[in-house]
Amino acid sequence: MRTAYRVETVRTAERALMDRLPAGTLMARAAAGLAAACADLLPSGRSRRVVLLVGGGDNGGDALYAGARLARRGVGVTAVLLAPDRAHPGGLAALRAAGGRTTTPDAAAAALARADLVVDGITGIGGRGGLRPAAAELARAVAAAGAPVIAVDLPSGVDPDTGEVHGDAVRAALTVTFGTHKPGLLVDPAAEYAGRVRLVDIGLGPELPPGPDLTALEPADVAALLPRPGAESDKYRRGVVGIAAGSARYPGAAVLAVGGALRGGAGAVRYAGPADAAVIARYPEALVSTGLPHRAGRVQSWVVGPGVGDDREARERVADVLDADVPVLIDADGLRGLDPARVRARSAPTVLTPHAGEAAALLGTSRPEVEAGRLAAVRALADRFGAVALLKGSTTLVADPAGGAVRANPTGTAWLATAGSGDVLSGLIGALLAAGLTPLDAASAGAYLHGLAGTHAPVPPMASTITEALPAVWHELLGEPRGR
Ligand SMILES: NC(=O)C1=CN([C@@H]2O[C@H](COP(=O)(O)OP(=O)(O)OC[C@H]3O[C@@H](n4cnc5c(N)ncnc54)[C@H](OP(=O)(O)O)[C@@H]3O)[C@@H](O)[C@H]2O)[C@@H](O)CC1
Ligand SMILES: Nc1ncnc2c1ncn2[C@@H]1O[C@H](COP(=O)(O)OP(=O)(O)O)[C@@H](O)[C@H]1O
Ligand SMILES: [K+]
Repeated sequence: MRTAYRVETVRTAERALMDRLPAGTLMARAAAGLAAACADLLPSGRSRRVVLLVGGGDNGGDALYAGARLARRGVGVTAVLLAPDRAHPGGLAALRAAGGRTTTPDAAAAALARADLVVDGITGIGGRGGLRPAAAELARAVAAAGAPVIAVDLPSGVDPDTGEVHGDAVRAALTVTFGTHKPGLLVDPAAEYAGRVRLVDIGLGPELPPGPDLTALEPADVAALLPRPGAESDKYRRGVVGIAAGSARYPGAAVLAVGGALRGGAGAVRYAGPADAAVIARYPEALVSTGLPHRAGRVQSWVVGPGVGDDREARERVADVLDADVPVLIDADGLRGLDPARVRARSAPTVLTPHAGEAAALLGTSRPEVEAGRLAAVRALADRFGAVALLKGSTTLVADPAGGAVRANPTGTAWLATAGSGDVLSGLIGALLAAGLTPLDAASAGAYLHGLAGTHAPVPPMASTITEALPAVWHELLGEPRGR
């Protein structure tokens, strides 16, 4: 599991560690890791030029010490000092002693134009509230120059704790972060500015508290969560999913959700609704009925909402499912006008899977506001509805109403933004709920599988090819021969 901690926690842990170590040790470790990452990215052979963007804090100090290491190896290093009187004195002395040069922001463009690599040390965890004008101008100059950028600890201009980006920020190919991930590195829009992320161990681990603020599942975590049938399994023990999706107008949503549930490893899928003919034509495995969901037979979870429409009949189906004493996933049309009190009053857990527009409607805010502040939005949803909230989009986030770390989904591609893709996800999570995973695990493992299937499906994927890619994803994660 990848873990991320907020700035306040990182600062406390760093202080505790620094108290036990000689002065400058942590920065030396950080700079060594940073210099190694720079060396990996620099072309070999010919004369190489690196430009350091240096702010007035320790983030700039890291850049200067790393620059000194590179200069000692024969790299041409120029430091652009944003605040010359406050640049880290030790770092500056080290750079100069190693033969590095310094310059001012007004001369930055010329240096950047010839750079093979730019090191962004403007701000790290001390940066707040969007870059100030001089720093923002430098960020724009870097973008215009086009050289690859390595961000020190964080791309300057992004909010470390929330992943929000206000105004200009530096766009990096790689971020070298120290001690632990910061939430902003794993949550869009900031995650997009960070590029790839490399974690440098500076010995902080033992000082960090057990409860991170954000986590991201890794393949082994997902493999451990995925249900596997055993000798004593039968279709009922593996979990039966009920799907109340689709309508005469939108039969496709039913087909896609049922497909997601079948490829989510359900023992059986019961479909209840008016799209029975379409479902059975595509999936003869499904058990179909046309009455209200509670008449469909026993299930261990329900998925309700995709393509049900918003007429009286649709509202009846949603209300019927909300009465069920099993975990329920509510998506799409099922989320329209959803009453938090009704969800809170349910006897079994609920999972909500809105995209940003649906989340905005549920929270009484706007879509851009949700997209700009995804972490706050997903926490607010979980809190308000007393439900596990999965916010879809560029970074899918999952929050538990009990609090604890939010999970950021590390898989996926923007190609997943295709009609019906969310219906597949809802069926998939429904199957994992029916198998007995906790709602938080079912939602985050489902998002992980779905994202990976999106990257495995032939380009451009469509919703049904995401479903078809799921077996290869299971196979890859479980590492077992097919069918075993
Ligand atoms: N502690 C440790 O053990 C270790 C820490 N390490 C490193 O230290 C970093 C933290 O250093 P830090 O605390 O000095 O803050 P930092 O990120 O350099 O930012 C402060 C500077 O930015 C400026 N500034 C702020 N906001 C701004 C804005 N919006 N727009 C423009 N400028 C802005 C601010 O200006 P001021 O507000 O003072 O005028 C000040 O000059 C951390 O990320 C890691 O890289 C590693 O060496 C490992 C060990
Ligand atoms: N920019 C993006 N990057 C990665 N994944 C995305 C992006 N936009 C949407 N997705 C994913 O695509 C799926 C779309 O689901 P949804 O919005 O419910 O579509 P639909 O209702 O048409 O099925 C979700 O899994 C979502 O996380
Ligand atoms: K930085």
